[in-house]
Parts: sequence; structure tokens; C-alpha cells
Amino acid sequence: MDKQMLIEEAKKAREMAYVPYSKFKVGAALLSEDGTVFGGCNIENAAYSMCNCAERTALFKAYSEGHKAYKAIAVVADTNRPVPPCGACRQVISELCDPNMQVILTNLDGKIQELTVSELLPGAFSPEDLNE
Ligand SMILES: O=c1ccn([C@H]2C[C@H](O)[C@@H](CO)O2)c(=O)[nH]1
Repeated sequence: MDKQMLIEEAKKAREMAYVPYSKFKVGAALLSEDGTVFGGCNIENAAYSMCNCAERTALFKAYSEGHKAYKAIAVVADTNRPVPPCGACRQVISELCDPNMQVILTNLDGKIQELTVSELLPGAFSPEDLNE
């Protein structure tokens, strides 16, 4: 699975978005270590704070099905720049993904920004911080 194929999977997932409030569709595709791809879209709610971002949908799908190691995540939205994940998603990605995992941010114009998980959220609060 190459980068462009993963982006295409993210675009497919984006079409499933439930966004009656923001009208802003986001798609994500998470490539697990064994090659399985988990798509995710944002899913909103009339109680706005219950909205779930595409990135977390994909990650929670994968993790809850026993896929705990990943190679890459691609995220796509109709933004001017490659879509920047929100702070909550950066925190969740930092906890569940390897610091060196590839993060591919893109938009519908094909602009791409590639970075690692540790670059996505430098100094993330981590499980080690809970140790006394
Ligand atoms: O990286 C992002 C940024 C935003 N959203 C969603 C949350 C909300 O449904 C909508 C507008 O913020 O976009 C995502 O899914 N991923």
C-alpha cells in the first residue's frame, strides 16, 4: 500500500462523514502493520461536543478490532493547506501510535504534508507521566 493509495482510502472514508452541522467532511485511513486499512470519517451530533473526528474514528475502529500496531495514517479534507488534526486527535494518536509512525496530511488539491507522530505533538502527555 503506497502513500497515494492510502490517501484514496481516506477520500473514500470521507464520503461517509455525518456532518449536518459543520458540513465539513474529513476522512482518515489508518494502515495497520498487517496491511489492513481502517477508514474513518467525522461523525457529528446535535450535542456538538460529542462530535468524533475522522482520525479517532479510524484509530478506535482498528484498536477495538485488535489491530494495535500501525504503519501510517492519511487524513484528507477540503482545506487550503493539508488538513491539520485537532489537538484531541494529536493526543490520541500520540498515545496509540509509534512516535516514528508516518502521518500524511492532505487536501483535495493534492497538497501533502508528511510528518511523524512525535512531530505532530511534541512533548505529548504520555502514560509515563502517570508513573510516580
Ligand atoms: O482533523 C480534523 C479536523 C476536524 N475534524 C472534524 C470535527 C468536526 O466534525 C468538523 C469541524 O471541525 O471537522 C476532523 O474530523 N478532523
